[in-house]
Amino acid sequence: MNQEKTSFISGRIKSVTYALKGFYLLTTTEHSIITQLIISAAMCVVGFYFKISSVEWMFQIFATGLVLTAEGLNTAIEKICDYLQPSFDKKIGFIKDIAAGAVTFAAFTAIIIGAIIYLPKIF
Ligand SMILES: Nc1ncnc2c1ncn2[C@@H]1O[C@H](COP(=O)(O)OP(=O)(O)OP(=O)(O)O)[C@@H](O)[C@H]1O
Repeated sequence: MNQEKTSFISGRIKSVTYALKGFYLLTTTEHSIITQLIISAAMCVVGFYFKISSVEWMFQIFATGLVLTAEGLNTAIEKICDYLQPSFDKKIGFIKDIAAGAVTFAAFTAIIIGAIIYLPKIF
């Protein structure tokens, strides 16, 4: 029982370590993620400039997280596709396109949230 508990805890600690390693790899090697991080940082500057409210910060951070999450998963799908089928393949192209389409959903959501927050402050 005690050993089960220890392996449960050490298993969770290992998972968090792997997840942090993945976070480091994504944010240091993947250009799409680095680009999104730069945009997110720029949006933070804009947020401070316009002194947005706490609720607006929450929506902005949520939108940013949504886009980064979708982009990260899209990157993982691309890597799997490239590993399984490095040559041109119509089915792989379709899978990559729909994975990118999911990022577009997140991006549209973020753009609409950004428009709701900032358009009234600009015009
Ligand atoms: N092996 C393949 N077979 C068929 N079409 C492919 C293949 N690889 C890529 N494509 C097509 O090219 C598009 C871009 O794929 P790619 O993997 O270069 O993504 P990307 O968005 O440019 O990624 P990144 O900029 O993160 O490297 C895909 O959405 C798909 O339409």
